[in-house]
Amino acid sequence: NAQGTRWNKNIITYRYLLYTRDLPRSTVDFLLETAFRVWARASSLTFVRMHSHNADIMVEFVTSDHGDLYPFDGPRGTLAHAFGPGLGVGGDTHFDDDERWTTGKTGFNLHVVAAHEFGHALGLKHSRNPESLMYPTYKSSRGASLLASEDVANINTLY
Ligand SMILES: COc1ccc(S(=O)(=O)[C@H](CC(=O)O)C(F)F)cc1
Ligand SMILES: [Zn+2]
Repeated sequence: NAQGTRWNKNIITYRYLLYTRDLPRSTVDFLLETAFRVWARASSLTFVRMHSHNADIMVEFVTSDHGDLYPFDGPRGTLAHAFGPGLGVGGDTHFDDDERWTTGKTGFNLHVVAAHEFGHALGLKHSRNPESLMYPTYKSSRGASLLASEDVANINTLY
């Protein structure tokens, strides 16, 4: 498939295609923007938002079967998924809109989930360290802005 292990560039584009109705658009923009900034601060990567045409990371909120081989599963379970770097679907990040997306501790914290997913979209795999942002299970207590030192090391090993 189109997925490689890393982007062969430091300027990565993204575009929001479909929003959730759980939050105002401006809030979704802020939560996703700050999730990109978590990785930009820890690395040499720069993220540029596009409002048209194709971007490396196409972001959308979708439910159930949504046109790729990985249909979502209704409330809870899988919250989101992201394809690894590459052309076409590579980097694309989908959030399950059957989840309740929030800014806080109830529902699922969009900032935390997005920061994790964008890690995948950049080529990072899961970590066995519960402190890592790339730990496979969601914990509402974690603040995505605090990347574990392991996450910083991993993104800088890759880019
Ligand atoms: C902390 O961020 C996340 C944790 C767990 C998930 S998940 O439960 O949706 C996970 C998908 C993933 O690891 O990206 C599962 F395999 F579906 C998404 C984001
Ligand atoms: Zn993951």
